[in-house]
Amino acid sequence: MTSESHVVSIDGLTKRYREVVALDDVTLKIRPGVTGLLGPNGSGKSTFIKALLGLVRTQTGAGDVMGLQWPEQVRAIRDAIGYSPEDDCYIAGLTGIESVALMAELSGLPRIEALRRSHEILDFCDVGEERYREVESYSTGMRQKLKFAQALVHDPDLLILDEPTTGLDPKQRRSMLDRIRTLGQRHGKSILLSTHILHDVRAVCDHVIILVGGTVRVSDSLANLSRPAEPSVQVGVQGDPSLLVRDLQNAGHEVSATIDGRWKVGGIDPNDSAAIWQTAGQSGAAISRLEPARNSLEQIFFAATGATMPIDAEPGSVDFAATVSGQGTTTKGTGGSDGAS
Ligand SMILES: Nc1ncnc2c1ncn2[C@@H]1O[C@H](COP(=O)(O)OP(=O)(O)OP(=O)(O)O)[C@@H](O)[C@H]1O
Repeated sequence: MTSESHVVSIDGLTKRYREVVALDDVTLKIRPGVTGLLGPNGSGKSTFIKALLGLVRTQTGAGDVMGLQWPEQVRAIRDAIGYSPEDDCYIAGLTGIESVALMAELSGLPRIEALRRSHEILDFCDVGEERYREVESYSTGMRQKLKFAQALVHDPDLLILDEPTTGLDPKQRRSMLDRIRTLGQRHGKSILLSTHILHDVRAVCDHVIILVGGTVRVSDSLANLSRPAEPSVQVGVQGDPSLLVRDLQNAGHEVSATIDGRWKVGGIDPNDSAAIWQTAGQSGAAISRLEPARNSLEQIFFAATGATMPIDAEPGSVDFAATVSGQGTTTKGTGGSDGAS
């Protein structure tokens, strides 16, 4: 049985690959809903997922996943979860429909039901006649859809998606995010979404976990994380903002530029913004926009990782793999090979 307050609860998980500590005493809970798992390259995201699924041997840790004891009941946990791995995952020679139906049968569905369900899931994933083609001929986008369908076919309550939008063009990416949102919001699925793309997290996630160097830096709801520590407003200014910025600073407010060309002004309650209108009047500044300030996901991420924002970052488009140096000390291995000694 799954707890009301979490679908995963892990305490003191450590995973070493020989001398490399990939996960260092990780303790965290994953709440129902859609959770973004973020972190720079090598921060331990894939290892955490593999550890949950029992695909790598861990040194320490205990907990529960969907109400099952982890790691003792890891086989039952694997049956209960839908997992779409980062790497390609198909059996050569099978068509799309055969691949998905095989996964359904392996999950215990009778053959006819497995086929029926596979067609239904491939329809949901927008896979048309291509389902009758051998999977080796599939494009990257089609392979992503296939992995997603394979993970979903046995109707699991928890889905783990490792980089599900990698390699997709913008239209395919939007469709994939729509599917994830639909599963979370309309079908009550819990989803752990490991990704490098902050925009994807903002688009679909309720919660965020940020791993850095194998430790948990952030684990909270996006709503809580977005709330600034002190009451602040965000203003847009038409024309030259320098006089307004100077006058606000002289009045004791902390003022900083946001990445979308506006200004965050500290010490002003969004419900009582008279001070800013008064200062704007004195400075002759035209305020085109005034709203409560929110910490952007970029700010949350860069504060957690200690990295700095790339100067030309476009809001919402940051793929931080390209901007933050990895925390690990060795080259990442492939597949499920476990270097634990
Ligand atoms: N099979 C392996 N053998 C040895 N070291 C490994 C292996 N797999 C991962 N590592 C190391 O463990 C650390 C965590 O790697 P992991 O792949 O879990 O990070 P990640 O956050 O998923 O990275 P990425 O975003 O690049 O996928 C890294 O230092 C990595 O080099």
